[in-house]
Amino acid sequence: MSLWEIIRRLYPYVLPYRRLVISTLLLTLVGSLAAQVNPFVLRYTVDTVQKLLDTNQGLSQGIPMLLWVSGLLLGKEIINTFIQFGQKFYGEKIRISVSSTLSQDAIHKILSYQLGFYSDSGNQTGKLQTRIDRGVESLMKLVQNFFIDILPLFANAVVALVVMYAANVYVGLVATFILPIYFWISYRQADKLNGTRRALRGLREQKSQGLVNLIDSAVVIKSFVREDYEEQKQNGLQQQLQEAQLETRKTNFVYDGLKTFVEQVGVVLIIILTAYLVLSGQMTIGAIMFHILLFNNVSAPIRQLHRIYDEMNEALTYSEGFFDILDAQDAKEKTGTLPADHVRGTFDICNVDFTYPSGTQALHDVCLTIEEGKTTALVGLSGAGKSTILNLLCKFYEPDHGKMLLDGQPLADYDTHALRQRIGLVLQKNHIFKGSIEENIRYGVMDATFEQIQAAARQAYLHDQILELPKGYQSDAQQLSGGQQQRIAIARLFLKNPPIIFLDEPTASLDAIATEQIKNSLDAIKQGRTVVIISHSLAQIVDSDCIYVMKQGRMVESGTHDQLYDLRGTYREIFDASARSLNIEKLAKAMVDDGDEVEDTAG
Ligand SMILES: Nc1ncnc2c1ncn2[C@@H]1O[C@H](COP(=O)(O)OP(=O)(O)OP(=O)(O)O)[C@@H](O)[C@H]1O
Repeated sequence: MSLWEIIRRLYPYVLPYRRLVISTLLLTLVGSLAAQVNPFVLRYTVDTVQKLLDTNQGLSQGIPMLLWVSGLLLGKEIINTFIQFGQKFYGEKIRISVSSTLSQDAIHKILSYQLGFYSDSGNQTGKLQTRIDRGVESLMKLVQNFFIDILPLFANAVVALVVMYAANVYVGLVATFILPIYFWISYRQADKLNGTRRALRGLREQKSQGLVNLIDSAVVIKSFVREDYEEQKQNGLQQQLQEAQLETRKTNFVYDGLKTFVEQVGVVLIIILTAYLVLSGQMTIGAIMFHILLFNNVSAPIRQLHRIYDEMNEALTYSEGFFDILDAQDAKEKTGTLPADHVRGTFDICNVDFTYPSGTQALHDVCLTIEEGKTTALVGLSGAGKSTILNLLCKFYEPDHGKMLLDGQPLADYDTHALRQRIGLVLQKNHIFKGSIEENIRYGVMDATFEQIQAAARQAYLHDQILELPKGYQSDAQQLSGGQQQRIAIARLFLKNPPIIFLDEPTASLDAIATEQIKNSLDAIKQGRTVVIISHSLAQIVDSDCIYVMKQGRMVESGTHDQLYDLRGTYREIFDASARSLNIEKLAKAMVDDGDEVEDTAG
């Protein structure tokens, strides 16, 4: 990304603050004029003192001049303090305002993207965070640099150079001669640093993602005693980071040394030239101080140039990743305009193929019908593509090919948000937000009353357990057990009360008693609604109206439990394996024995 491109992208963000920008520019102009006062005053002072000495006049004649000069310098410094305060304050105000708009824009965009965007390898949690943080930070440094450093310093430099030319063309030429050399060295330095910066960026992203992963996988790492292995992995990354950082520093030191040398050559040339002009009577002695101070004003931005360049390059490197996030238009969730307020939930899926952004084709030529008001079950081994079907029905992803209809209309034509308002989704592992139990259940309906929240918790068989907690509904929801968290998700569903329900292993983390309780609650809520259930526990699905069996992304069988059982195909295979894994014969025998005992006692 070029500097021009960055300016073009930042323009709309800075535009609302144009008054502040104009005020800052005006202050900069006044400030750069004020900065030239010192050389003039010093030249005047030196020349006047020289004259007084030449004419043998004493201190009494010099004091009024010194008082006048001191007053002038003091007045100028007071004005300068106000100018600098205004310049820095307005510059900061612009920076802070633009930075919060940029961050907010990134959040807005990310929330509007499809799920595929998050699973992209470049956008995993840690990496995305680094890209946003670093991007905003470096762009803001650029804005800050521009208003607080670049603009005032360069304005000073240009005014000082004009004054130098006005004083003496040759002195002006010496300063002009030094500048391109300095710029060229800075350019070479920036060029050299560009590659290492990109490598640094990649390594930093990997490192922060590595840290996020470490925290997420702490239990697995500890249970397998893999601390050393993980530490070594991080250490390798740290080593590479260290080498890249050292390389950057080395390059900086070499080029900084060169630049200081060139600047000093400039100072020496100015002194020699001015001294020659003074000695040959073309200038007064005050001109030596005058020119050195002016050259100082010209070289001040040059001294800062490497830092400005550094930060500018950082902005160039990191802003690219940041604007890529803002520009991911392809990732934007698509929506139609068809209202979904009255959808009943008849889904017709025909010849659907689907491939995840990672390249895994999860569905091949899939056809199925989900009837409104009925319960449809999806069965199959792990990785068969069951959850993927739910992902498509919720419009989290779009199919590659094939037809997907809802109540006879293309699913794509529906207003996505309105459609999701009509769907309740309970997953195997549900996200629990940081916050209280009440807040987490309220996520189902944001303006629900506390009584409604309690009623939903009761239906999810969670209410009594919540009351036993010291803080009741205000307890930290993330501290709950896996099964309790699952019931929070189910309570959210009860609160939302949608006409279409998708259940993906809804009782996976529940104990047997809770499973039975929840099954009863779900059976009650299922009445008259369209339900799609995925479960490895056949007990959950045997009484479904229709069961679809999937194998390696294909739909292989469909029918009721009895039909599929008699078919002796994949469903029967899964059923028999389930029965064996449950040791159903022994369980049945135990139940029969228990029945005999009961009969004996009764007899
Ligand atoms: N976000 C994703 N990105 C890439 N590939 C994915 C993603 N989610 C699933 N897959 C792949 O798609 C295929 C189908 O996965 P899916 O989750 O639909 O299976 P499933 O039948 O629901 O399995 P399970 O019963 O284990 O939940 C698998 O090969 C899986 O690796």
